Amino acid sequence: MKTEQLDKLSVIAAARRLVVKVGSSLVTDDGRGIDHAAVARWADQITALHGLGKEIILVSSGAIAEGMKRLGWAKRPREIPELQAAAAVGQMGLAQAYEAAFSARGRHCAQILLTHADLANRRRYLNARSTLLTLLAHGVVPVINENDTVVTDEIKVGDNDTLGALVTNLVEADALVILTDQPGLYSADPRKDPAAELIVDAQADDPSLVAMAGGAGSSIGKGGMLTKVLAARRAAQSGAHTVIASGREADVLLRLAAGEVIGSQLRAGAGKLAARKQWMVDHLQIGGRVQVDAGAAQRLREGGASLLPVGVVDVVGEFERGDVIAVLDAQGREIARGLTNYAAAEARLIRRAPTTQIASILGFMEEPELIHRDNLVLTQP
Ligand SMILES: Nc1ncnc2c1ncn2[C@@H]1O[C@H](COP(=O)(O)OP(=O)(O)O)[C@@H](O)[C@H]1O
Ligand SMILES: N[C@@H](CCC(=O)OP(=O)(O)O)C(=O)O
Repeated sequence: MKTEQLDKLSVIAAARRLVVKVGSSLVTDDGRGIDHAAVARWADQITALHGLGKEIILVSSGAIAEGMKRLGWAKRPREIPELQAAAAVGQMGLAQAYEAAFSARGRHCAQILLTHADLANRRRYLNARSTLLTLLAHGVVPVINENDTVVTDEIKVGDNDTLGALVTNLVEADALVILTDQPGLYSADPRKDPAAELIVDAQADDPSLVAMAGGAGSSIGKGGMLTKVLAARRAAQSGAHTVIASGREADVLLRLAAGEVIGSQLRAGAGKLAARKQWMVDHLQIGGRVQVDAGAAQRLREGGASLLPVGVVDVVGEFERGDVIAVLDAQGREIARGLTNYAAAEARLIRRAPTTQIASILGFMEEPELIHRDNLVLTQP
């Protein structure tokens, strides 16, 4: 990890498809109301990037902060319906601001409000992907936010840094740019530690980054730096680099695209998960779990093995054939995920059974494996 300035090109220079996430404090001028000048600057830059052949998806926060401003609420409410009401009011403001800014530059933008449930279901996921790719193909700028007004705990992503990473993986973007109110990731929260140093360049999966990142420094932002670091790690799994930089830096997107190193760049490694395995890893909430014995856990960790019913000691929760379920080791830690060939009720009947007995226990056999290796991804090797 380096904290000194690099002379190399920014990881954004070579990126053709970018997801740009803008935080609430930037969008709403620290809660004072939509910062139309900032929106205009981003629209200018995105229009110029289009001219360079780049595709941009915007993930914009700010609905709740703007809704609170419009409703005259000085303090962030605790009650969920109040927050959802504020989001509904504020989202109108965001849509209006982006529409006005892009149409003034001869560009179309499109509003997309997503929940985790839209991405967890394979058909809806592929549908969201096709819609986004179609919009990009038509030169439209998708503007995404979480559908805060309808989300419940079970279906929410929770913060837009994570949503930005999920969208990055969904459209296989080359890079995720997270614009925030700080110049980047520091070795500690700079609001609390004046000696904190800017991290200029690091591997996204470097475990020491998580310890540096704190929560939101203001009541306006949601996730703080931790969700940004975790988003970078998530985006890196599909091969995308992340830059965390100040959205108040002049021409930040254009300068990054020109190769200037600004803020913190968190690099993806060489490895890249296949798209379907990435989709499984990006499930934030998993209904079903199976616990396996030590032998099965070891075979899975070595890689290339399927999970057979004989290795399963316990089945937790309800799931259907084709659902994504988690595989836990004897200590209860998740080691893998995969698409199950059997529903929970069937898995309970055949757990511990050798393959040769599946048909006699159930009266049929879908497949000899509970999870075939092609449908299995290690989440903790
Ligand atoms: N290590 C860190 N480096 C930089 N900022 C940090 C760090 N840890 C915590 N923060 C806080 O994270 C805040 C940015 O997160 P947040 O308020 O959620 O912004 P946004 O609305 O842009 O998502 C900063 O204002 C800062 O106080
Ligand atoms: N979806 C919410 C934003 C949630 C969020 O993650 O906020 P932020 O930390 O400012 O990016 C809204 O529009 O208010």
